[in-house]
Amino acid sequence: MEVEKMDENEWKYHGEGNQSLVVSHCQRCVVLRFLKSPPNQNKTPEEILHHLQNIVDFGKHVMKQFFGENYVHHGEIIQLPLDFVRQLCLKIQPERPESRCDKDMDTLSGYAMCLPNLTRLQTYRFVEHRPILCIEIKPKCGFIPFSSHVSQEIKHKVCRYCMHQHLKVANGKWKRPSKYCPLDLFSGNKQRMHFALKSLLQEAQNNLKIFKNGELIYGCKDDQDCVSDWNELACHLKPFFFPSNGLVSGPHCTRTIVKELIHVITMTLLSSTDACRAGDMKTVPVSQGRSYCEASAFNKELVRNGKHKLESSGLPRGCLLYKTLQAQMLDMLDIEGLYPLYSRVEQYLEEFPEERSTLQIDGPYNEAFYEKLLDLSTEDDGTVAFALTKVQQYRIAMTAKDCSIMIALSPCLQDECSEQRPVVPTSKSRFTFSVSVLDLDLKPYESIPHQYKLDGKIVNYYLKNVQAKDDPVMSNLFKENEDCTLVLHKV
Ligand SMILES: O=P(O)(O)O[C@@H]1[C@@H](OP(=O)(O)O)[C@H](OP(=O)(O)O)[C@H](O)[C@H](OP(=O)(O)O)[C@H]1OP(=O)(O)O
Ligand SMILES: Nc1ncnc2c1ncn2[C@@H]1O[C@H](COP(=O)(O)OP(=O)(O)OP(=O)(O)O)[C@@H](O)[C@H]1O
Repeated sequence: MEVEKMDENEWKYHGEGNQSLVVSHCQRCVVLRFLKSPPNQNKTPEEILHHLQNIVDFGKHVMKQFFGENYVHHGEIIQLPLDFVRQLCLKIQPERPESRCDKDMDTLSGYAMCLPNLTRLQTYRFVEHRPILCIEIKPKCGFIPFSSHVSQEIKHKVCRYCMHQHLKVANGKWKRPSKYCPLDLFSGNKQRMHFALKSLLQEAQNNLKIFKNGELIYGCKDDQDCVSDWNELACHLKPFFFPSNGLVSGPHCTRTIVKELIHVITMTLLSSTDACRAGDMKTVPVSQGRSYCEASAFNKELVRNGKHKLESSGLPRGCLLYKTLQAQMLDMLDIEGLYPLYSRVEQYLEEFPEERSTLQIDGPYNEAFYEKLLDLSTEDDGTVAFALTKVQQYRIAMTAKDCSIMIALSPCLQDECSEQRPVVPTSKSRFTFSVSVLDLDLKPYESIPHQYKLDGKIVNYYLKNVQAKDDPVMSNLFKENEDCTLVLHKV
């Protein structure tokens, strides 16, 4: 990219999260990712550069090992003319959702990350002019904690996402709870995956977005109450799934198209298109924890129908969901078991602050950092080294619990050879596809106390407001002890 010739008119607002803002190039398959920070809390250009370097290194040396070369795009750092960045910031400001404007895009350092635009198909080297569909899923945590440090039995039964939904609705983050349960998506069972994806399509929240030719066509922009219009979605999708236009419109047509979409997503999620170095690293067998969540609507429906055995077919080892789950399961002790170890590291750092860099708490995230993550022992020998390994593994797990999966699909031409590229067939068409993972920024060490408090809040809210209502004995108990609002974690 010729940075001297940067023109803000060639870029447009693409999206943002809590930490970064992304703009895409109007013609080329690239995006720029800028860091964000609260107003008046700007970091120096050196700090921004260091942060971005850490993100790139972490993707390159750590996450590629866990996920595989083809799934991770670490990108590169680019230095841009400050004038271009300022003009770009002004240009995109009106497009930004209000709820994200509590933070500003960094316009002072001139540094950003340059990445491939993952809403475009990555199996092609050149810009595609054929239509492209992209589905972005933020699957969240796909397992129930199996750690013996868990103090509340409910955490062994109901997953964090399903419990957190209630707190989010109560706090006004979303208007309605979602029926999506990550354990259904990660189950590998097609029926459960279908239910999970349908639930995401019903209440997308921040867990699902669909792009057509790089433009967002489905998912929440800035609305807690965003309406899911399946008819409109079906209109967008019809040329992809029924290219010869053989399907009449109407509710049946909409349902058929949504079903085809869910089928394609399921097949691509279960596909294995890459191998990785940590491929044989067994964190925890998936069978160790409970493979279903009691609060899942799918599970409840089965129980209502008198069926008590929930199928979990297991994920194929090479697929991105499997790799994501393995990385998530590096959280072996749960935050309740991890927090005392974090305190041990903190205590050590108070005594020896100069050791912070030797311990690689803020990077560099290099090969040596990765090697230290491979020790999966859970036998605490009382050392700082043990505590630190668990803390770093927990940070990786938290990152994998908050990353997103991008599936890009493009209709295959009749004569295209399926041997070179992965292809997924539907009833009336075929798609070449690519699967990638994004938002792999390592979660900060400093966020651990926040995680500990949030965990308590989520569980406490659920016990008091959801479970107690389902259980009259519990409900009376809470009424008698109205001031008992804190779930105490054993330390
Ligand atoms: O803690 P959670 O589960 O609410 O996850 C946060 C996300 O909320 P979500 O549950 O997906 O609605 C949250 O997403 P939103 O900004 O709410 O869209 C962020 O991804 C946050 O990450 P960070 O702290 O900004 O790096 C996420 O925080 P952490 O991953 O650091 O916990
Ligand atoms: N390489 C990419 N190609 C296409 N779109 C991207 C790319 N990177 C990010 N995006 C889009 O921009 C959005 C925000 O990016 P990202 O998730 O990295 O932000 P974040 O602030 O780190 O998120 P979070 O709130 O989870 O911390 C994504 O949800 C995705 O839609």
